[in-house]
Amino acid sequence: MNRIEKVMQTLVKNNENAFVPYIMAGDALVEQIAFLEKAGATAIEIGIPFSDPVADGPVIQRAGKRSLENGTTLRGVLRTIADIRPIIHTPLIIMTYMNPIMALGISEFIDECSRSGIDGLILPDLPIEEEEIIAPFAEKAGIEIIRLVTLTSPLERIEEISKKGRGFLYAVTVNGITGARKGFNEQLGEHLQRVKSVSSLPVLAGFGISSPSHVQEMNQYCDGVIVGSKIIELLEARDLAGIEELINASKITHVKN
Ligand SMILES: O=P(O)(O)OC[C@@H](O)[C@@H](O)c1c[nH]c2ccccc12
Repeated sequence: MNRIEKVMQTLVKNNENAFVPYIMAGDALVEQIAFLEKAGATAIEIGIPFSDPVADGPVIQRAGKRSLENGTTLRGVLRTIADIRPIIHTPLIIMTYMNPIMALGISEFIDECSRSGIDGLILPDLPIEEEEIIAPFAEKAGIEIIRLVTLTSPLERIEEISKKGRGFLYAVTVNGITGARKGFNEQLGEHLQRVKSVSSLPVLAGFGISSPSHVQEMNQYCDGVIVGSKIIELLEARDLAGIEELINASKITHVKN
């Protein structure tokens, strides 16, 4: 069983909520992974910098630009992860656009991920209809593809997508790009409940989540959250207590709606 599947099954069984931080791979990757594991992250999403991050807002775009300027490469990130894998127990998920994968070669990419002990992939610009180009390789290597559903995904499509994986379903909370939001559409709770009602996988909400109250709000409807831009802002501000506060907010169990 894949690490992601194992931790998610345990969390759901204990009626606990997941907290998955996203960080941009760069010079401080090892320290950041170690800190997030100690702070209680359920899994860690690691972004590979890319020159045209179409789904990303300014915070992640800037982090990616800095990382590229510092010479970060996909292969280099996977080598770093291979080095620390023996001491890191938290599931690690690579989030990357397809271009860096195509440049390396799909089969070579999956082999490197497997050697590094990567547990999951989030591939935001690979439509489900085209995932056959990589899914068989990932499946064979025991690497989970974490699929995204949006506010406009029809319920039957959400149900079908949720049958494909064994990790979790990524429910995007806004129409648009990543980046901390002040608030969310008032129909979001209902939408997450509908996703949850048809999903055979745990459902994690992501995009825009940037405060402990957002975390607690989302956890009334789903099995956890993914937070990226706010985590990067807090890391840039060296506000580690702020990150711990967000993670601890996911530890408060709720009566689910
Ligand atoms: O940054 P936010 O608004 O907290 O959203 C999570 C997001 O950062 C992370 O999951 C991610 C970063 N880049 C992406 C591109 C597409 C989908 C998801 C992502």
